[in-house]
Amino acid sequence: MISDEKGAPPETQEYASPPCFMHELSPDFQAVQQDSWPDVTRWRKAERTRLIDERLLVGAEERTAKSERIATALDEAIGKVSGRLVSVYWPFRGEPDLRNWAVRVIMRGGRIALPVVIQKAWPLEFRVWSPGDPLERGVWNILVPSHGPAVQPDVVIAPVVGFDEANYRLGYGGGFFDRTLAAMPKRPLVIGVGYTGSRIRTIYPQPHDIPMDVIVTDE
Ligand SMILES: Nc1nc2c(c(=O)[nH]1)N(C=O)[C@@H](CNc1ccc(C(=O)N[C@@H](CCC(=O)O)C(=O)O)cc1)CN2
Ligand SMILES: Nc1ncnc2c1ncn2[C@@H]1O[C@H](COP(=O)(O)OP(=O)(O)OP(=O)(O)O)[C@@H](O)[C@H]1O
Repeated sequence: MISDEKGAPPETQEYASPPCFMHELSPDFQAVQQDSWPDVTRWRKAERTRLIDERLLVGAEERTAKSERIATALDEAIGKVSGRLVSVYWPFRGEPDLRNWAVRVIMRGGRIALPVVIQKAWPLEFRVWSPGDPLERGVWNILVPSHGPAVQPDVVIAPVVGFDEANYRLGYGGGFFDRTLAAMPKRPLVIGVGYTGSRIRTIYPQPHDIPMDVIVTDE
């Protein structure tokens, strides 16, 4: 597990900061690094394909074992779940399977939510789910709870395609988690989960990328 090194409890940190007007005072001021976005986009696309293909080579048994190790490390990262709302995900494309862990969270007095894609280029919504609640296929055929109001999780678990040394997450390229976190009124504890093999040196973070508080892996 890579822990947060920023010091302050993640749930009390804020995203919002005032816009930077330095460029108006000094015309040659460059607020962000100069990796060009088209280059980064192309690189990310290739990197996603490589990492997903590699992940799909992991056999079912090994995936189960790795998922259980991630579940144990998640308990350590989150601590008490009683009374908290934790967003997990319905796994696809070889993602760690945390569904058994989610059921254990409910048995320990927590609640589970799942993300719902409302439309492309739009923040995700979260809906509460318990075993037995009906699921339906949403956008990209992902199973999502059929009914229920949108809720605000206390803890958001985001599966990673890749992650880097600064806790930045590479996802499937929809920008969903970044948009969702940027729009949330109160910052949740944000945990990226993935396999050790998904570690990369950098994702070339861009201004819209929001780092995870913690990345939890199987090692
Ligand atoms: N299990 C799970 N559920 C999740 C996520 C996740 O990462 N894992 N999400 C986390 O965000 C959201 C779904 N995000 C997704 C983003 C892109 C694609 C996808 O297949 N995209 C196409 C390209 C589409 C395009 O570029 O227009 C593709 O890869 O072929 C799928 C899911 C919500 N639910
Ligand atoms: N807060 C935001 N507001 C507007 N656009 C955003 C925001 N966050 C991300 N985007 C856009 O979403 C697109 C995809 O971003 P990125 O490559 O970071 O996706 P990702 O984090 O890998 O995907 P996902 O979160 O869906 O798994 C980019 O074009 C980016 O500019």
